[in-house]
Amino acid sequence: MATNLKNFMQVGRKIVAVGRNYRAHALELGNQVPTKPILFLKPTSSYITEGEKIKIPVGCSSLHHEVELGIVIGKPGSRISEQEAMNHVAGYVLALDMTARDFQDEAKKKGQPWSLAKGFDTSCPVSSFIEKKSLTAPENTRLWLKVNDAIKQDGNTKDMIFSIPFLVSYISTYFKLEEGDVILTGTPEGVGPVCEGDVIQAGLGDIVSFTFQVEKS
Ligand SMILES: CC(=O)CC(=O)C(=O)O
Ligand SMILES: [Mg+2]
Repeated sequence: MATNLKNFMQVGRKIVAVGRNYRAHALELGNQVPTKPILFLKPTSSYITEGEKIKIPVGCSSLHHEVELGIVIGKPGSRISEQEAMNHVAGYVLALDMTARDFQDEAKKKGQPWSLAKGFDTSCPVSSFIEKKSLTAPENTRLWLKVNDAIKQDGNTKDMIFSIPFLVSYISTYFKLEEGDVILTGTPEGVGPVCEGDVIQAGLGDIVSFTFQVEKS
């Protein structure tokens, strides 16, 4: 498998994100629980790492946090079977799928794509690369997020509707998965707004945590 994916952001070609993969989150925003994965893409220019700041996009009045487990692909493939899927996973990353919720609501009403709502610069803060062997139970791991020290999201990846092998298999049926690609697996309930000056902390079990500050563009 693969070269050193510590630098997945440099080799990465795409970020495939899954929407509404947690029942409670789908319901909290008044959406239906999906029967097949909802997919969208975020550009790799949306990545930031600790030390950089999340910038509220111009004109956005409701920027939401979404904490998510990311899967880092290590071996390319198309039409990967569920049985083979984990052999294509090199590791994981803790990520935020920052979302301009007002932009998204407007796009949903007009039947337009979510690119602006989900893909603006700084919309994908990530942790360092987590080796596959360091996360022994990726489908039973706590995901939490605090804003200014107050807990806002406290979920567990066991509540994902679609499993990691199913997502890798399903996505690779339509998009060739390449080394360094990242799949964001959706957010648990508790999403909400952040403002200029807020400090977001998030963590994945006791494996990794990070802190990002929010500022104006
Ligand atoms: C409603 C959403 O923004 C979907 C999404 O990104 C999710 O994680 O769920
Ligand atoms: Mg999301």
